[in-house]
Amino acid sequence: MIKLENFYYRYSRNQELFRGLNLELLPGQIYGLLGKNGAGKSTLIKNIGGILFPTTGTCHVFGLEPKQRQVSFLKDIFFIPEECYLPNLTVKQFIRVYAPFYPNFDLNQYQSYLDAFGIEPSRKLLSLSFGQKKKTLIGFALATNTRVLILDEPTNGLDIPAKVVFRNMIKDAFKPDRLVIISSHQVRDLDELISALIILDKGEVLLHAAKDEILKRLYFGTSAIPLPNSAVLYQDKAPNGWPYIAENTTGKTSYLDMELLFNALLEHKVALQKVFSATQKQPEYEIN
Ligand SMILES: Nc1ncnc2c1ncn2[C@@H]1O[C@H](COP(=O)(O)OP(=O)(O)OP(=O)(O)O)[C@@H](O)[C@H]1O
Repeated sequence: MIKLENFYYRYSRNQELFRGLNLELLPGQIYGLLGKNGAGKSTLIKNIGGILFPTTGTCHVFGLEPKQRQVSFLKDIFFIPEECYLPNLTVKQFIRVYAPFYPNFDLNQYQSYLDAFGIEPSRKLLSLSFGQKKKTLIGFALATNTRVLILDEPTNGLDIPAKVVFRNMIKDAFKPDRLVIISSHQVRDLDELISALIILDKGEVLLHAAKDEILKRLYFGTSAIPLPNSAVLYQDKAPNGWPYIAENTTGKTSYLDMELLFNALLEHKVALQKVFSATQKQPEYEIN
């Protein structure tokens, strides 16, 4: 559904961010996109969304080039950037102007999202708080029923109850022919939501794997005392003991600690990637 081949991107001549990236994203997945500040997450998703264009190499979405901005591409993708700039319209007027661009837009669905978030359709967009604007756009994005949905830091600014509503909305609206990319630093907000993970560092993909595959390969546990380094791939001190990652040799399923995995990959990239080397190039996916 999304394919980047030999993808290079640079903002200036001496700052090459992506250097020959190859990445294929499949329908039926909710991808969590993680990376430190400046890793290239926004740049990558802006290229997918047709806001930035590859320096060289290609980026295709549904077999189309986002940079061509064809109607068949635009009607089937919705991108919510981290910073949203909204027009001086009421929610109702916004729907009237923008919904016609999306043939599968469902007004009843949007009304139910607005109700769930407690937003009145008569409200002026510019009078809404940052979090309320986000809620209004997230609801609109889901109601467009586009095949590709890209959300950059969607839970930033959402209050605690809204984060729960958000997770449920994404899960309920998701269909096997769709693909969602959520770029976020709020890893706890992605728990129970994502089905695959992409971890970026300096324009390089450190990990691209389905959640099931990660848990098949790795075991996440917590020990009361530090374990010998030979027994674990990574461990760290936490208030409740020593969370660790080990190779999953027993086949038991553990709870994926994305924060721990992220830190482990940044510190012990080679050891972790070795465990995945058989699946890194061709991730195995299970469609729920
Ligand atoms: N418009 C721009 N002009 C020049 N350099 C840029 C521009 N936008 C981003 N960069 C640089 O490109 C690199 C990647 O930025 P990007 O915004 O893609 O990272 P990110 O992973 O989304 O970061 P964050 O988590 O902080 O949002 C950074 O070094 C950043 O300084």
